[in-house]
Amino acid sequence: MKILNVNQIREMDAATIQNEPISSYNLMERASLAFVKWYEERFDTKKSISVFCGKGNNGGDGLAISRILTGKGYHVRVFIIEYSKDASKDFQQNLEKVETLIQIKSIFEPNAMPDFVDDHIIIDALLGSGLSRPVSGLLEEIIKKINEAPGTIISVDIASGLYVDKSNEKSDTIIKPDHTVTFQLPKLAFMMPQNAVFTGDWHVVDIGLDKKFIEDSATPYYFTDQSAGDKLVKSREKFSHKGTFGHAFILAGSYGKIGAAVLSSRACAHSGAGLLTVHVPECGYEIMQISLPEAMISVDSNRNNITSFPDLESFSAIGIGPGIGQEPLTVRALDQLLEQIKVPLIIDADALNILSKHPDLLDKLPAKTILSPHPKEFQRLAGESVNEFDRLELARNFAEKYNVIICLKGAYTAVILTNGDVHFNSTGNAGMATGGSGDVLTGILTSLLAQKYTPENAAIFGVYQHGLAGDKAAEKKTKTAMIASDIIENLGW
Ligand SMILES: NC(=O)C1=CN([C@@H]2O[C@H](COP(=O)(O)OP(=O)(O)OC[C@H]3O[C@@H](n4cnc5c(N)ncnc54)[C@H](O)[C@@H]3O)[C@@H](O)[C@H]2O)[C@@H](O)CC1
Ligand SMILES: Nc1ncnc2c1ncn2[C@@H]1O[C@H](COP(=O)(O)OP(=O)(O)O)[C@@H](O)[C@H]1O
Ligand SMILES: [K+]
Repeated sequence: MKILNVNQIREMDAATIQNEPISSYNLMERASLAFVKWYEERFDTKKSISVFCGKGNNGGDGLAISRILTGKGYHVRVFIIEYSKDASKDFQQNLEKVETLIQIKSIFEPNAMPDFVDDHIIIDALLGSGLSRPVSGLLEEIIKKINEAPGTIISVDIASGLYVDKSNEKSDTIIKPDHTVTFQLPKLAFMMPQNAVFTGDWHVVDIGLDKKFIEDSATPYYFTDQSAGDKLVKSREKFSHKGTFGHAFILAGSYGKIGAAVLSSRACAHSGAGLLTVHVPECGYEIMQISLPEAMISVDSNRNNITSFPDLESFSAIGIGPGIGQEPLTVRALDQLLEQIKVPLIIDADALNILSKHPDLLDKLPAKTILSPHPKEFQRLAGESVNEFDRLELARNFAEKYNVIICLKGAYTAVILTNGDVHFNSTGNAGMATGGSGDVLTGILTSLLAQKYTPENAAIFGVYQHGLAGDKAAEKKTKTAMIASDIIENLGW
C-alpha cells in the first residue's frame, strides 16, 4: 500500500471527483458511510456520542456521520466549534441537512463545553488533512478539554492538530484519540513513534478513491500490509533439494552471549535455508551442537570471542553481529570478512556498533548489504536527529550514500532501500520488545538472502514475517509472556 503526501491526498480526492465522476458532497457521504460502518461493528447504540465539528471538510464529515448515526438509532449530540466565520461548501450543505434532524450546539468559547459522562464516545471531526498551522485560541482550548474528558475518542481521518506528513512541534496541542479511522491510505505521521499518542489504534477504511491515481502517484513511502507481504513469498518447488535453498553462514556469540547465536541460527533454520553453518567462539561449541543439531558448527580458535572465520567459498549468504562483542580481534575479523565477502550480507547488533566506531569500514560494505539497527544503534552509526521525520531522512541519505539497505527497527520497522524508498512494516507487537527478538530477525534475513531473495525483498519480507510470527506468538502466549524463542516457534509461510 502506498503512503501519499498531503498534496497528493488533495489531488487524489480531486481526481476521484473528476474521473469517477462523483460530486464532492457524495464523496463526503461515502467517506462518512465508511466511518459509520467501522463504528457500527464495534459500538452498540447504548453509548451516547458527541461529535465535535470544525468548519472544513473534516467537520463536514462529522456532520454527515452524525446524521447517519442518528438514522441508525444512536444518540448523537453535535457541537460546532466557531473558530472561524468561513465554512467549506460541503460542510454548509451537510449542516442544512442535519439542522432539521438533530439539535446542534455552536461553541464560541471554551466554557460552553458540555460535561461528559464516563461511558461516552467523542468523535473528533475538528480538523483533518487540511491542517496548515498549529492550533491556537478556541480550537486549542477545546482540544485540551476533549483530551481531559473521560470516555473513548475517535478521530475522523487524522487527529485534529496532527500534520499528515511532517513533524509537529512538541508544544503543539493535538487530540489524543483511542482510535483513528483514516480514509483510503495510512498517513506518514502514523508511522512515527513520537505520534503514537496522537493516533491510538488506527484503521484504514476504503472510500473508493481513484485507484489509477494512486497507482500513478510517485512516492518513496509504502506500507507492507498483508497483500504486499504475500506477494513476496517464493514457493518451494516439488523437485527442489537442499542445495536449492542456499547455504547460510552466521557469525554470532561471545562468552555469555551464545544465546544470541542460538536464537539467530534457529531462526535461520526455521526460515527455509537449505544448509546452515554457524561460527562461534570455542565456548559456544557444545551449546550450539545441542541447541541446534541441524546446523554445522565452525569453531573459532579463541575461547571467548570470534577472531577468525573459515573459507567463505561454500556460503551463499552471511549474517554477522548478534552477541559478538567489540574486542579488537573481532573488529579485525569483521574487517577481513568485508575484504573477502562475495555474497549477500546482513550486519546487526555488535557488528553495527563496530561500524560506528570504525567508520572506515563503512566504505568496504558490499553493495546492498542489509543493516538492521534499532534506533540507538542507528544513532551511533549516523548521528543525532531532532525528530523522527528527520531521523528517517538521515536514514534515507545514509542508505543512498553507502548503497546499503537499512531496517530501522521499531513498531513500524522502516525498510529503507538504496534508492531512498521506505517500506514501513505492518506486523509485530510490543511483546517483541524483549531481548533476542532482533537476533531472530538477523537469522531470518540471512536465511532469505541464502535462498536468493533479492536483498530488497529479503529485507521487506523478512521484517514482515518476523512481525507476523511475533503476532502469532502473542496470540498464543500473550505479549507479556512471549519471548524471542516463541517468535521462532511461530515462523512459517
Ligand atoms: N476533499 C474530499 O473530497 C474529501 C475530504 N474528506 C475530509 O476532508 C478533510 C480535509 O478537508 P479540508 O481540506 O477542508 O481540511 P480541514 O477540514 O482539515 O480544514 C481545513 C480548514 O481549516 C483551516 N485550518 C487549517 N489549520 C487550521 C488551524 N490550525 N486552526 C484553524 N483553522 C485551520 C484551513 O485554512 C481550512 O479552511 C479530510 O481530512 C477528510 O476528513 C473526506 O470527506 C473525503 C473526501
Ligand atoms: N513495540 C513493538 N512493536 C513491534 N515490533 C517491535 C516492538 N518492539 C520491538 N519490536 C521488534 O523487535 C525487534 C527488537 O530488536 P532489537 O532491539 O535488536 O532486540 P534485541 O537486541 O534484544 O535482539 C525488532 O525487530 C523490532 O522491530
Ligand atoms: K479529525
